[in-house]
Amino acid sequence: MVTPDTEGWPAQARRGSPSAPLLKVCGATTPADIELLAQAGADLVGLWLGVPDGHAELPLPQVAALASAARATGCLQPVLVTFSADTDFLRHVVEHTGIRWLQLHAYQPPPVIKTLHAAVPGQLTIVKTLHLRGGTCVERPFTAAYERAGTDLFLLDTVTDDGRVGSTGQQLPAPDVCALVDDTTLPFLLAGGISARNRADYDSVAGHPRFRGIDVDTAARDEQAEFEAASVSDLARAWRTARHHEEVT
Ligand SMILES: O=C(O)c1ccccc1N[C@@H]1O[C@H](COP(=O)(O)O)[C@@H](O)[C@H]1O
Repeated sequence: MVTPDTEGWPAQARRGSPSAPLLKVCGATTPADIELLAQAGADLVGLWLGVPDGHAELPLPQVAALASAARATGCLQPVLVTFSADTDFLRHVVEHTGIRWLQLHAYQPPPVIKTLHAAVPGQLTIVKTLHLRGGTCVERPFTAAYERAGTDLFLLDTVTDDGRVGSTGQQLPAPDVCALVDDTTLPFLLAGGISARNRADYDSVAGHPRFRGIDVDTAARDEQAEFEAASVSDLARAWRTARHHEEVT
């Protein structure tokens, strides 16, 4: 298992304050997306594989190419975002693409995490999404098992009333976030309708000692659902993420 505070952390975050939160932007599909996100101040970029019918789903060769392009920027770490629980498949993807961050965004059970760490020892940072609906975390009975399995970070995101996960654009109430993370011991990322404008709603979350950053889809895009550099750099500045001080475009 990688300790997220040090190894496996994007270089620019290690160079700055070790507690500087990270900005992850999800769903890149082209080299131009990678370039825009790197220029605009993102730290992590989500690449989708194993998200059936997802609007940013990519074939494996394209994931490998974009992961390589992200690393080549020197400031952007690729994250594989997946609903898959097939550990053989995920190990193959890791080996083929060189991606070291995995975001398990569905309801993959704890043994998936244990198996992946055993398959690629000491190299993976595994992010497990915890889904909240109406103040209740669907995975709450299993958070301790996820920790024992070697999860490196939790990611808190919304599940809608009709069961949709990912890119909901729906905010989580800060008290619900704090209550859940205080029942766990791991560092965490925050998702769910995060924008530059709603940073003020999350003082308690951003001030939490285990807060490690934000994960954004909707608010990083324009009305045509294309990434927008100004929105990404606004996010970096509003949330004072690791590269907010840079002259980002
Ligand atoms: O964006 C999606 O549709 C998606 C699909 C499958 C897995 C993850 C996905 N995105 C995640 O959605 C949240 C942020 O969404 P938003 O800012 O509320 O629109 C984030 O965790 C992304 O990784």
